[in-house]
Formats: sequence, C-alpha cells, structure tokens
Amino acid sequence: MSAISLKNLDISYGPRQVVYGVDLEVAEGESFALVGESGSGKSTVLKSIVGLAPDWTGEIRVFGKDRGHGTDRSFSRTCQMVFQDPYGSLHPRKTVDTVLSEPLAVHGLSGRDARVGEVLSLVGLDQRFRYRFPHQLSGGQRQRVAIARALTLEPKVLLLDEPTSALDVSVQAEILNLLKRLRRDQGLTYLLVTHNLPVVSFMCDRMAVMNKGRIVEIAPASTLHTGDFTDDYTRHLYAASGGA
Ligand SMILES: Nc1ncnc2c1ncn2[C@@H]1O[C@H](COP(=O)(O)OP(=O)(O)OP(=O)(O)O)[C@@H](O)[C@H]1O
Repeated sequence: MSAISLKNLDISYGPRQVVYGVDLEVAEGESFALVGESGSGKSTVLKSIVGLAPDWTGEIRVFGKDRGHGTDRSFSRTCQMVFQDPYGSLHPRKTVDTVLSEPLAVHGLSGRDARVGEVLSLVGLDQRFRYRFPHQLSGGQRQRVAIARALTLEPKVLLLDEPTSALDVSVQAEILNLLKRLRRDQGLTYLLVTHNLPVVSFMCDRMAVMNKGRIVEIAPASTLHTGDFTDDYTRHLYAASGGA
C-alpha cells in the first residue's frame, strides 16, 4: 500500500484550475520531492492533501484511506504539513508550550506535558525554550518548533513546503540534517516541495517535476548526478540550476 496516492487530481482556486491530472504514488518511508518553477502548482498539491485547497476532484488517499473534502481529524493525525515561513506559521502571542500543546488538546489526548517535552527534544531544542515566544527565537529555532508541532500527533507523513528556503544558508543544513534524522528515526514518509535541486539530492529518493500544473516527469533523485532526464522541460530546469 502506498503512503500517499493521488489519482487524476485536478485542483482549482475558484474558477481558475491550477493543477491538472496529477498521478502520484509515494511509498511508505520514501522521501519524494515535487520540483518546478514558482507557480507550477507544487504547494497547491500539498495543500489539497491537508484540506487547505478544498476545490479538487480525483482521488487523494493516505495509507489507503480516502480523503474527503471537509476537515478530517483522523486524517490530520496521519498527515501533517510544515510551511516555508516559520515566523508566519507561529502565532506571535503564543508560547512554544501553547503551540505544541494545542494539537494534543484539540484531539483530546492526555499526557500533553510529557509529549511536549518529548517533541522538543526530538527537534533538538532544550526545555528552556518551552515558555518562550516566537520573537525570542532565531529562524532555525522557530522552524524546529514548527517541525515539533507537526510531530506532536505522531503522524506517519510530513508534507514539507520549502522547509528551509526562508532560513539563512548556514541554518538550512542544520534543518535538513534534522529532517533526515527524523525520517529515519521516526519512520516517516516525506512529500517535499522545493525549487532547490541540491536539497532533492540530499534529502530525497525520487522526484516529480511539475510544469504549469502538470507532472512532466518522475525520476529517481540520483538522476540529478547525471542530468539524464527524458523531458525537455526537466532538462531546461536542470541546466538552469547549473546541475545539482
Ligand atoms: N489561495 C490562492 N488563491 C488563488 N490562486 C492561488 C492561491 N494559491 C496559489 N494560487 C495560484 O495557483 C498557482 C499555483 O501556485 P502554487 O503556490 O501551488 O505554486 P508553486 O509551484 O508552489 O509555487 P511557489 O514556489 O511560488 O509557491 C499560481 O498561479 C498561484 O498564483
């Protein structure tokens, strides 16, 4: 059974269709990248999976379970999204403790105190960060909190939307290493959106290339070593990035 299965997925914002006929199977434990230029529809595919782009047709399945069009609580326990900008995605007046406790409270789970402590250490943050506010943290620490929040419900799938591109270059590698270690240790499956091909080489097993809302090629990430892509647009993207 695939961890994520998308079949003939069309997605619109109001009258405007932005994703066309996407078919994708991501295996359990796999790290899969969606690449392509800005506006090609990569983020929209992730958003549809978590319910943030509800105007879609086709099929979205996670671990064999069909996703409906509304909010789906059991779905959010399996599948969580991490956004690009950790400052924008964390409420400025909520402490780290509140941010990390909320998903547990919403799902009526007990043992919140212990779980908050656990996820902080999973992402390499000292317990003293617990009662701080986002503005008291660096960009990298904020992204660690956002990743910790995504992990609180013990999901099996993380959807990562440009998880390091808002960070200083020196911090990007730290967060990529953290994500790599978490995937291995927690047995997670990743679907990651990026325009950065070296990130794909470092983090991913396979990649799908999107152009104007369509997948034009699916290839092993190792193809980035040789540049041996079959699709013209992919070759153009590869050449424009100077290889990976
Ligand atoms: N909330 C929205 N309402 C209307 N149109 C949107 C919305 N979000 C994105 N779009 C449009 O949908 C198209 C695909 O956007 P999307 O963000 O999925 O692309 P992307 O490949 O992830 O690009 P980027 O890397 O810039 O985020 C774009 O034309 C964008 O303008």
